[in-house]
Amino acid sequence: MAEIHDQFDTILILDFGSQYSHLITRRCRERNVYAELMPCTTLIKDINFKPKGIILSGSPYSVYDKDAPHVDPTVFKLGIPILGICYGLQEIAWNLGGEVTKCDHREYGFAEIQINKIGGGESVDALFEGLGEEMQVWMSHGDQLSQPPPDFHVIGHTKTAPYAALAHNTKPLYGIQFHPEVTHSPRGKELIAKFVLSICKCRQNWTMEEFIGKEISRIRDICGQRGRVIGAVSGGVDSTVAAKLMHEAIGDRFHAIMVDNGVLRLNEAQQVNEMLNRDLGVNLTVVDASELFLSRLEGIEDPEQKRKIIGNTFINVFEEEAAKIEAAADEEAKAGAAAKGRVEWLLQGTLYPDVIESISFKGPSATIKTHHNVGGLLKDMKLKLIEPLRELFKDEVRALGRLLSIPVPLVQRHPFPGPGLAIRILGPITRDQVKILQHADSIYIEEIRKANLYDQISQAFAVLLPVKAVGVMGDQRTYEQVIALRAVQSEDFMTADWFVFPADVLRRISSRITNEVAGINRVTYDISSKPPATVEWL
Ligand SMILES: Nc1ncnc2c1ncn2[C@@H]1O[C@H](COP(=O)(O)OP(=O)(O)OP(=O)(O)O)[C@@H](O)[C@H]1O
Ligand SMILES: O=c1[nH]c(=O)c2[nH+]cn([C@@H]3O[C@H](COP(=O)(O)O)[C@@H](O)[C@H]3O)c2[nH]1
Ligand SMILES: NC(=O)CC[C@H](N)C(=O)O
Ligand SMILES: [Mg+2]
Repeated sequence: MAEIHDQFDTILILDFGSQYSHLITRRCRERNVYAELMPCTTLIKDINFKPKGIILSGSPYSVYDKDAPHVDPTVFKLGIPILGICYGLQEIAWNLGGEVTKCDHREYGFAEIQINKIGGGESVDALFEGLGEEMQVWMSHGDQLSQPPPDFHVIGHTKTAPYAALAHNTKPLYGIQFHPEVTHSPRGKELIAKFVLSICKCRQNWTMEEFIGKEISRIRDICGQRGRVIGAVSGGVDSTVAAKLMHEAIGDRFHAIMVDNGVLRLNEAQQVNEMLNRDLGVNLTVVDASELFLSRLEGIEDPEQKRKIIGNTFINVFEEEAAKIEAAADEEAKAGAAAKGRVEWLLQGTLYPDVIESISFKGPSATIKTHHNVGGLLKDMKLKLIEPLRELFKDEVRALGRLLSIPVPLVQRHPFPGPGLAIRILGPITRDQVKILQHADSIYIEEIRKANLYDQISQAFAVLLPVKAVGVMGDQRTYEQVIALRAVQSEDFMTADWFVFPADVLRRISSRITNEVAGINRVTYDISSKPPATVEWL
């Protein structure tokens, strides 16, 4: 089965556990070159495609540590261009006979790199061509080269790092001490482009236009002439784009299922149903399982328990639906209709960040919270997985959505977590509490849209607190619950900052919520960034 790296020129990024490894991938893709991340311990013989170039990432380790990770040394014999970044540079030196030592002072933050002229002439190395004589860059290291490996020459230096950038005399091997992948290195993007385009000579064909056609034929190959697919669809961007792609590929052999778990936003099930069936022509069934979910959630306050109950109940509902689809097809066949293919596949909207997390060289990070659709899903499931968005970042998924003619408001939707309002009601969940939150949340989002702020915010929602506060309304004492408002800006939701609202918008929202939502007499605004907080409250 053809994979993406067989179809597009690919840059392989070997991850040594840096916080920024995924950013290197993004910088390549932004230049329309496909890039894929693999753990640094991957053996070259196990890589079943030929990358056009390799980038070695940074790392929290020091190359001379006893347990430091090292690259398969055959990588240097492949004859393809290699760029080492920070630890990557140190790793090249460590492998090829240079020396790395601890510096006197850790260097963290901005630095000026001077670009060296080559061979006494006016020209600079191809890696720095057109980038000027000096460049502001961002550093984060405690080690540096004290001796470059033989047959390398210096192509850039800083006040404190005489070997801040190196190139091999005859082979396409490069190393830089700074981090071009972070936005604090303003011309870093151009440098990565130089490596990927001028040195590796990659074609710039990684576009969603190219991807669509190739992916649709790949899905058709996988599913064969008759295979059928079911998919959980939430009305969120990822599952909608995946569903539309599936529909383009195999039409009615794809069955989308949305579960009303009783903790959706106001009118969500109905809106998603209309959008998918009417606007996108996708065959969607809404299953009302709100009773089942709410009864299982009764009296539960612990966040992890809420998440687990919801995750498991999703699977139960889902398996039941798959069985129903099969039974219906069997009935039709008995009545003389042409036999239908089996439901062999389960569509998942997995994105690249989920994959990166699971292949990260550092191994799985500490569990902060269990996202409902990760883990557990497949233990004794007969369905095989199909994940068309597995290699894509969220912005790529959005671009794909636009190309598939998914309406813009849907493509730009803020993410909404599968456990829904259950993780935004901080106390026990009851139908009444759900109603209060749905109402407050819909006012909040409506006012954000009216103020034309929706697209400036990455995610906004209301949270219902289990505490009561005293207020006064029409000369009467009130003793009611509190709503907290959350709005964040974020690139990838790994980190986030709170959104600065114009005061009049907040005033309007607060006034409407306290006036219109029975049971609420107070509204607060959450001014915590992630970290130390998270986006959701539970
Ligand atoms: N109410 C639901 N009914 C059916 N499937 C759901 C529901 N909620 C979540 N899912 C499934 O869980 C997956 C993960 O949810 P997640 O919120 O991460 O993605 P999304 O809803 O597709 O997109 P977004 O992140 O933009 O909300 C979805 O892609 C979908 O397959
Ligand atoms: O589908 C989901 N299932 C979940 O269980 C879940 N938990 C958090 N989120 C979303 O993930 C992003 C980061 O949220 P946190 O900072 O709270 O982890 C935010 O966009 C959250 O809305 C979830 N999405
Ligand atoms: N950012 C990095 O790759 C750091 C590499 C190594 N740990 C150092 O301190 O120099
Ligand atoms: Mg969602």
